[in-house]
Amino acid sequence: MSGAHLDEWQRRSFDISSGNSTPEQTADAYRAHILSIQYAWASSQLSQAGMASLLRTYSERYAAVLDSDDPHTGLNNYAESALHLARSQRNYSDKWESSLTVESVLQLPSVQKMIQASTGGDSFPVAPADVNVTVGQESRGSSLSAPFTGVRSEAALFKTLGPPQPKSEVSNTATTPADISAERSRGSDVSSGNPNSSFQLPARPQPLFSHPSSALPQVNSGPAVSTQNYQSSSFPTSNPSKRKNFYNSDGEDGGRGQHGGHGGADPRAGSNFKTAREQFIVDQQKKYQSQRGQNPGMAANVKKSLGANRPRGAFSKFVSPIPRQEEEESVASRNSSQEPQILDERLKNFEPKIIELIMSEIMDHGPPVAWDDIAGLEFAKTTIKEIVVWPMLRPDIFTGLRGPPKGILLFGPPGTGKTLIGKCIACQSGATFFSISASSLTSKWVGEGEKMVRALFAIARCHQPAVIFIDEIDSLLSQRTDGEHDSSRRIKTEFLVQLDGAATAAEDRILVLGATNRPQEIDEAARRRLAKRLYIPLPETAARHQIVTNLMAREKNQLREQELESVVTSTEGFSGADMTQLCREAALGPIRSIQLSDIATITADQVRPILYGDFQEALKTVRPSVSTKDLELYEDWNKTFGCGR
Ligand SMILES: Nc1ncnc2c1ncn2[C@@H]1O[C@H](COP(=O)(O)OP(=O)(O)OP(=O)(O)O)[C@@H](O)[C@H]1O
Ligand SMILES: [Mg+2]
Repeated sequence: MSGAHLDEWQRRSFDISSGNSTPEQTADAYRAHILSIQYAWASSQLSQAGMASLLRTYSERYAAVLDSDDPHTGLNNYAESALHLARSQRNYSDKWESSLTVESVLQLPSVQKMIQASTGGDSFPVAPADVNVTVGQESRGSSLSAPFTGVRSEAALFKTLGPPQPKSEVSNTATTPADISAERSRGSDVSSGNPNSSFQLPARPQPLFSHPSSALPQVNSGPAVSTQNYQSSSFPTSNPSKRKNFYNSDGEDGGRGQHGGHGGADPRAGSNFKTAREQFIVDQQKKYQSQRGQNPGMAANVKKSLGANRPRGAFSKFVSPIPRQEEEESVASRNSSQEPQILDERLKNFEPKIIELIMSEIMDHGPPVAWDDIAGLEFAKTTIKEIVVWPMLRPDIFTGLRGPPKGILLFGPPGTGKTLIGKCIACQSGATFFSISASSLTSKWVGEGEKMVRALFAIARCHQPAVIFIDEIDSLLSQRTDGEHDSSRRIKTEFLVQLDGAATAAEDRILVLGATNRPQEIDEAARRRLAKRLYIPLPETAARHQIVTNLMAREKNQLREQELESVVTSTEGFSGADMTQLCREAALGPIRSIQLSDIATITADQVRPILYGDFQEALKTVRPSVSTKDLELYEDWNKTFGCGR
C-alpha cells in the first residue's frame, strides 16, 4: 500500500480502537477500510488471497456494527433494508396488517386532547364519538374512518395490536376509550409502567415495530413527557421491560449515541426497535399462523431462530434475516409434501408420470350397462355377481373359505359379450375399475412396462375395492417362448408376480378380470392365477331373441312375434356381435328403399318402419363370424380348464 493509504488507514484504525467514536464513525471507518482494500487489490498492491482475507475480516466487522442492536456500538440500520426485503416477500395473508401506527394515532385530535389533559393532570372524559381512527394511511389513499367506539374500536385496536393477553395480573380490565381515559386519570401508577396497571392490551404492538422509520420520529416529535404519559396510559403492555423499551422511544437519533437522555438503568431502554432478525421471526410466525388457520400447534413447528438465540459479538458471522432461496425451497417442499403423504405413502417409489398414466386408465363409467343389457349368459352372470359384486358390497360375509377368487378369466368366441360384462362390472360393482390394455403397458422404454405393472397394482391397492380388467389378456400373458423379446418377458413375469400377490393377500380386495378369445395361448402360470375361468358361449336362441328385441325396441318396426322367432332360428351360430350387426343391416333397409332424389328432403317420420323383409335381406349379407371348428376348440378348452357346468 502507498504511504498515503497507510496513513489514512492508521488514522481510521486509531479512531476505531480509541473507543471514542460513535457507531456511525466506526461504520464509516470500516467502510473506508473496505474501499481501501479493494483499491489496493485493483491497483495490484495486494494479492487476491490477501484481499479476500482482509475483506472478509472488515466486512464482518462492518456488518457487526451495522446490524448490532446495541445502541452503544451498533447502528442497526440494517433492519430497514432487510425489512424492506422481507416486506416484499409477504403474501396476501399479511395484508390484514393495519397501518394504524403511532404516528396516525398520535395525530388524532382526540388523542392530542387526551395527551394534553394528561400533562395537565386533569381527568378528561373522552366521548367515544369524539375519536376517529383513520386506517389505511399507508395503503395510499384508501382511508377508512372508523368510530373508536365500544366493541368495534376495541376490535380495531386488537386487530392492529394483536390478541389481548390473558387476564392474569389485574382485577379490572379497562378497554373502552372512556375506561382508558378514566384509568389514565388515575395518574402516576399507570404512567410509571407499573405491571399492576389496569390494562391488558397486547404485549406486541406489531405494526408499530414493523415501521420504525416512519413511526419513531413522529413519536419523538412531541413533548417527551406527554408522549410517555399517553403511551403508558393508552397502550400499556403486560411486560414492563418491553413496555419501557417501547414507550421510552426517544427516536433513532436519541437512542443511538446520545443515550444519556433517559437516565434509565437499561442501556437498551431507549432503543425501541427489534433487530431485523427478531422482526423476521415475528413476521414468519404470523405468516405461518395465518396460513395454517391460526393453529398454534402448527405455528410452533415453523419457529425458526435464524441465529437469533446465538450470542452475537462484533466478530460473529453475519446471519441473514432473510431466508436463503434453498432454505425457502426446502421449507416449501417439506410443507407441500406433508399433505399428499397420506395418500402416496405406498406410491412414493413410483414416478408421477407412471402414476398419472395409470390413473388415466381408470375407467370412467361411460354409458351405463345393466345386467339385463347382457342377453343370456345366465350362468356367467350369476357366477360373476357371486364372486364380484356381492363380496365387494359385503366383504364381512365373504371371508375365509367364502372369500372370492382374486382372478377371473372370461373366455369364448369373439363378440359374445366378454367386454360387455367387464363394462357392466365397472358400473355395477361399485369398485374402482381399471381397464388396462396390453398396449398401454408395453412401452418403448425398456423397464417401463414392469414399472407400469407394479404401479398399477400399487394404485389398485390404494383404491380398494378395485377391479383390474385386462381385455385381450392373451396379448399380455401369452405363453413365454424362447424367441420373444426380453422386455415383454419381463412384463409377463412381473404381472404373474403381482397377480400372485393379489391372489394370496386375503385382506386386499383386488380382483383381476381377464378376457380373451384365445384362451389356448394364455401362459399356464397365468391360467392358474386366474382361478375362475368362465366360458362365454355363443348366445342361445333365447339370448338371440332378447338381443333382437332389445335393439328393435329402440327403432320403429313392424316385426310380428312369428317373424322375430323366424329371425332368431335362422341365426343359429351367430354371436352377440353378429346379431347386432344383423339388426343394423336390417335397420338400413327402410333407408335403402327411399329414392335417391327424396333422401335430401324426406323427414325422419316419413322413413318407413323396419320390416321382416329387411331382416331377410340382411341375412343374405351377414354371416356368423365364428366357425364350427373354432367353436369346438372353445368347447374343448372349456371342458379341460373351464369352471362351467
Ligand atoms: N350377450 C350379449 N347381449 C347383448 N349384446 C351383446 C352380447 N354379446 C355381444 N353383444 C353385442 O356385441 C358387441 C360386442 O360384444 P363384446 O365386445 O362384449 O364382445 P367380446 O366378447 O368382448 O368380443 P372379443 O372377444 O372379440 O373382444 C357388444 O357391444 C354388444 O352390442
Ligand atoms: Mg372384447
